[in-house]
Amino acid sequence: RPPAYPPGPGLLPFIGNILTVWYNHKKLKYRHKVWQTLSQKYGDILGLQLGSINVVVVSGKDYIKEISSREVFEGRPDGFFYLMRSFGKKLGIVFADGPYWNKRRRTVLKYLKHYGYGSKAMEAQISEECQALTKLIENSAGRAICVNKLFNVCIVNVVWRLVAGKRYELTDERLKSLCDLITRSFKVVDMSGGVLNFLPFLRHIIPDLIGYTELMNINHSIYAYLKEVIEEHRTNLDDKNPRDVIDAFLIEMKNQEDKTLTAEELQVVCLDLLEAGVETVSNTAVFLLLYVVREQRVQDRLQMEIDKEIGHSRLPALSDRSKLIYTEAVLLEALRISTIAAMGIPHMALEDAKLGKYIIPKGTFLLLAFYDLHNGKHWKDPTVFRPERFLTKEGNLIQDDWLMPFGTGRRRCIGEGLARSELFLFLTHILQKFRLKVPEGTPQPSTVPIEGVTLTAQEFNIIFEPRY
Ligand code: HEM
Repeated sequence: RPPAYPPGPGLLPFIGNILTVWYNHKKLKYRHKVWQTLSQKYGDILGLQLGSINVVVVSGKDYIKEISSREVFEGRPDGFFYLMRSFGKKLGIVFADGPYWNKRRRTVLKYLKHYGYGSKAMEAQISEECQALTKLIENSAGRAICVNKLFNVCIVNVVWRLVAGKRYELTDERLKSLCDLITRSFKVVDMSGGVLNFLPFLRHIIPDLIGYTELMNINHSIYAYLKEVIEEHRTNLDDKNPRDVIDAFLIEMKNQEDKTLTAEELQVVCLDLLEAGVETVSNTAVFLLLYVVREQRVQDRLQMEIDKEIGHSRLPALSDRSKLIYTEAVLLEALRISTIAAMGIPHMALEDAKLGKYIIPKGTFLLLAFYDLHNGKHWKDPTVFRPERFLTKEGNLIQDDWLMPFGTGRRRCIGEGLARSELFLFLTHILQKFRLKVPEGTPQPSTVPIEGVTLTAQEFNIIFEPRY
């Protein structure tokens, strides 16, 4: 252990704390609970060594904000797991860093905005997806529907219109399988990357057991799809009339002098937007339905608000957000209690740096304890779904700075605006038209999540009863 490194459990030669983490994981079932338990023992800056890699787990609002706001902690880890999805290199946005990441992030945002991100046109597209979704639900004619995959294609459609100019039918089998692949790849390990990061040589010995084979196969299939979409664009490219983000990148690639933008790079940017944009919103939306169907009281109040402010004769719009204060509070509460990005996306120290009274060596992986932040003592009754915690006595919305589901600082989520708009419109479109019920004779859906890169709800069914 380097001198002044944050405290943590004792180390074994070669593997460091891997056994401690493995043992605690067996007992506690979730990696974020392992970090939480060890942090309670050793402090808000917990120092671990997993294989040869230093891993520091940072808890509490102030330290999480500090990590997120200092340039020296703006890196992304170069562990094997993070790089195996991007040809062994730091490409794209999510797992890139340095000046290269900065430039790419800004360009992606610029192109996204140019093709409608954050505009009225994007709202119209989300609304179109909501209408397709409520139609699909209507066709189920009061039968119980498993909701865990309900939103997948809608969500891909919204991102993919901007990126690839494409929209799929909600019943499109190929796209549904693509979403299933992404979901599966998110289940193989958690965000710390597990053994694939800390003992990567094991992929040569037990590739199936540690998820290597499965992940490689999934990556292969997703890339086959992305390459096909990019190739289609290349064939029909008109330099004077770029249609979407892929076209804009292809033109940039043609005209660039420094040759930094490669075909691989474009594929990883697409993968980043697809993966970061789909599982996250889908999992949160499913948790949202889960809590609404469990808490009939919450559903009553949501429907009263929707009926009063919107009624039945027009569709919900984003401009309704300023009037649907209780609905906004429900969305915040769902983001808080589910915290699907339980440890955010890991950061990395780019140089040796001081944090509190400790030194964080260059190259240390930094895991941010968002789940704990959102489900800890600050909230008094964190396990209760209580949207009222975000409302003042006068009924105004409280912006609590302990809630940061999208991270904060320069690495914060680029999809926050889109995610919030989608969640608002999904919820209001569905509740305007349907009363949600658990099928008779089945227990309430479980709030206990399934572990993975993001947390997911266990499968459950809902009956959508038409309201009028
Ligand atoms: C409820 C939905 C979502 C949640 C909870 C969420 C959460 C997060 C979090 C916690 C981070 C890491 C911040 C950090 O490293 O400090 C992140 C980064 C990111 N998110 Fe999201 N996200 C969501 C939706 C989206 C959507 C819809 C998109 C894209 C369309 C997206 C794209 C990204 C990208 C590209 C990054 C990496 C940013 C960077 O490294 O510079 N996310 N997100």
